[in-house]
Amino acid sequence: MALFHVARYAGPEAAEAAGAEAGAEADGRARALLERLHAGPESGSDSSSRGSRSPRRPRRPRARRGSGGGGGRGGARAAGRPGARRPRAASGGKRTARRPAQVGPAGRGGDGVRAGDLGLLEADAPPLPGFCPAENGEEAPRESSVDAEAAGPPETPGEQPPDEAGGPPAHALLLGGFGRSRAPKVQPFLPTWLAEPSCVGKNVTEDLVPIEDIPEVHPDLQRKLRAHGISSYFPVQAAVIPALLESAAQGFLVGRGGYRPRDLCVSAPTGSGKTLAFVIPVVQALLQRAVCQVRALVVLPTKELAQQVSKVFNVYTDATPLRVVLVTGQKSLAKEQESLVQESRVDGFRCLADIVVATPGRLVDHIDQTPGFSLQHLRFLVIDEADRMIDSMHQSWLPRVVAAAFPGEGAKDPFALLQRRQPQVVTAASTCRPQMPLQKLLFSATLTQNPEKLQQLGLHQPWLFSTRPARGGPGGTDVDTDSGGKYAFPAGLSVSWVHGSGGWLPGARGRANPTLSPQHHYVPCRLRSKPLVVLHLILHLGFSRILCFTNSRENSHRLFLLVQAFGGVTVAEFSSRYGPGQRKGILKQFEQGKIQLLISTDATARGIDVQGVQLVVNYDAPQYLRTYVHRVGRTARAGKTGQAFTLLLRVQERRFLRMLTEAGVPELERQTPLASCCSRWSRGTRKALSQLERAVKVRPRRFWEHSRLLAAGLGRRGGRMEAEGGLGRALRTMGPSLGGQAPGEVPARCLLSPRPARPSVTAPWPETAKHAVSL
Ligand SMILES: Nc1ncnc2c1ncn2[C@@H]1O[C@H](COP(=O)(O)OP(=O)(O)OP(=O)(O)O)[C@@H](O)[C@H]1O
Repeated sequence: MALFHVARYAGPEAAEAAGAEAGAEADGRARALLERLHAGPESGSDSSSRGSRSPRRPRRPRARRGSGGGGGRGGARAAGRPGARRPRAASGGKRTARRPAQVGPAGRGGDGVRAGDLGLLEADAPPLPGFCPAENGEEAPRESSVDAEAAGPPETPGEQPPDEAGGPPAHALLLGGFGRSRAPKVQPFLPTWLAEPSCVGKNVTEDLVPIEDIPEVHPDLQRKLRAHGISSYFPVQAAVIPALLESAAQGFLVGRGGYRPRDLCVSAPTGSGKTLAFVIPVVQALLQRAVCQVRALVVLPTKELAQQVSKVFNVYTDATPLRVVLVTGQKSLAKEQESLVQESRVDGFRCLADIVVATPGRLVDHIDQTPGFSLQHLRFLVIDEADRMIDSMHQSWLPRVVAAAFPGEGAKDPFALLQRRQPQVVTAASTCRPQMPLQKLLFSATLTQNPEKLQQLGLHQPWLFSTRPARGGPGGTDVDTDSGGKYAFPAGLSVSWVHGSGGWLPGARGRANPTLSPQHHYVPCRLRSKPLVVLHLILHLGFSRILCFTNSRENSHRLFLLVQAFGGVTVAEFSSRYGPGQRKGILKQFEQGKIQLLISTDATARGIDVQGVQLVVNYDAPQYLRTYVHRVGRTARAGKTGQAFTLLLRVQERRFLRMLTEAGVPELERQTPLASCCSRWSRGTRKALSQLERAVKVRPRRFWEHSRLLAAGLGRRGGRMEAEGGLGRALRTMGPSLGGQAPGEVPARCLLSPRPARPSVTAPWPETAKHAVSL
């Protein structure tokens, strides 16, 4: 029987004893309450009221809110009444002052009770959402302390009871027990693989691993690396290459026992060599292949990036039987089809590509429309700039790729034995059939940590390599004692600047000029002085290769026109306004140093690797942190140094800096160019603007065509870029015979479109001129 006895009750004796104790306690409480009621309201504000009121207080959230944000005004009102002075000195709110009279029970509505209520509400109010904790660790929002100061000291300090003069009142804890404790920080609940990544060093100048130290890499590839000036692996390469080679060491097929390699995610700073981290192992793994099939597919967001990666593959597949094909839409579909498959009378279609580098749109086109294009032998799916690619998942390119890689059950194929089926439950039957695994490899400098987003990729036992130390584990424990922020920046973006001198007011930390400034910079400026700051950076500080980002192609174009008209700077523009061929040419010229200033949209913000960019200017502040990380990552690549300047309007300053601070970005150094320096360029700028104005007014059509040619370096002068007074001379060379719009009327879209606007959309010139000028 004892086995089934549940001791819910302690027994009759214990129950009696407990009952007697409870009864005595209840009697005591009732007596205390009666005494307090008899004593009258004067005693209501002290600690004797504790027991009876505390449970009611939490039902008044509005009063608490009011106390945080109401500031001193409410306190000042409360001070008008007797007994309400103490709270007024701390802070208070209008609602707070009124509330006790409304809510308090009859018999407790005296002044003393109200004063107690107010004291609690004000002293213990938590910070409002969105306010940062004060520096001394207290959570009181700055605004409320300012308001409290504004409220000033009590009008008649002498009337304040001595026990209420300093610190929060003792009875503050009575009403609901909301102490001054800091609200616990919510930790993201991450799966183990995200919370505990394999750590990778982020300093590409210090944590180098000599090539000989990774003997798994094929000797031919080692030779090629050396031939291209690479004698050591960067940290991310030293970590990822052996891991990938190990997973590919067992050949293409899943062996008996269900071997299937883990998918890899790599998060490392910009310019840390992620491309080679996948190129080397993929090439080495495919060297063993016997039949040409698409075995590696690399998907990237832009054509330029795809081109860049295919170039790297070409270098390392040179003198091997492997073939790399680029499908981005730069050529016609038919041409690309010819390079992917060849029709054969004997066996239908013959594959011509081992490695396909593609943009998602064109890849789906080939899956749909290219006969014989098969992904059934795909071994590696590399997703570069993975966070961006996840964002473009609405195009459903990934499900299409996966569907093409795993044939349906009904597919009839003579080689079906060697093909894979959709991953399923591991059984003896499923593992006895040899299969080819599909391994996904994700790379980005800003890889998302959002498990929901990553889940869309259907990763298999993912393994994360990251430059950031482990953070919140599945249990919510924070093991990150030195979190370097949300994303890591290249080390070269935080070393001293050695170019230029003077022309700047002391920075926020009293530095005289940016030569001493170690980190990212921002320049507070007005809209119309932005071009002057850019010119100042170019002309005064002597940078020779500058990448300047705007938020739209219209802004890029306007700035380009102005700098071009100003003269003295070789400038070009990069945006979707130009065709792929022109864009390629522009990037090439920029890399060769023929263009000093490249004004670009975010088309070049990700992945583009141009050697020797010394300075990145955010002419328009980026809206998102990720955009900032990628833009500034165009400089300080591969261990080099670089600088980043962000031009901020007054209205943008607070939000932008807060966004960066919250993400743990190194503090931005404030730089203010001296007015005298900027004014030096303002005369030239005004002249350029009036020149621009005349040009647009007189010859809008030809003006446009010519400016486009100049930008692409394909002008009539044999591709030479216009420099000194470029626009003026360019306009003079156009000749008087060229037609144009009637003076006084200029298309409104003239400055915003690559082609002359239709005559129907017109606006009077002065308006358009203003538009052009408001850079
Ligand atoms: N081990 C190495 N030694 C020297 N240079 C290297 C090494 N690995 C890569 N590089 C060079 O570093 C530069 C940046 O490499 P890569 O473009 O792969 O960076 P990334 O990490 O992909 O950057 P992003 O995140 O901006 O795309 C390239 O010019 C590349 O040639």
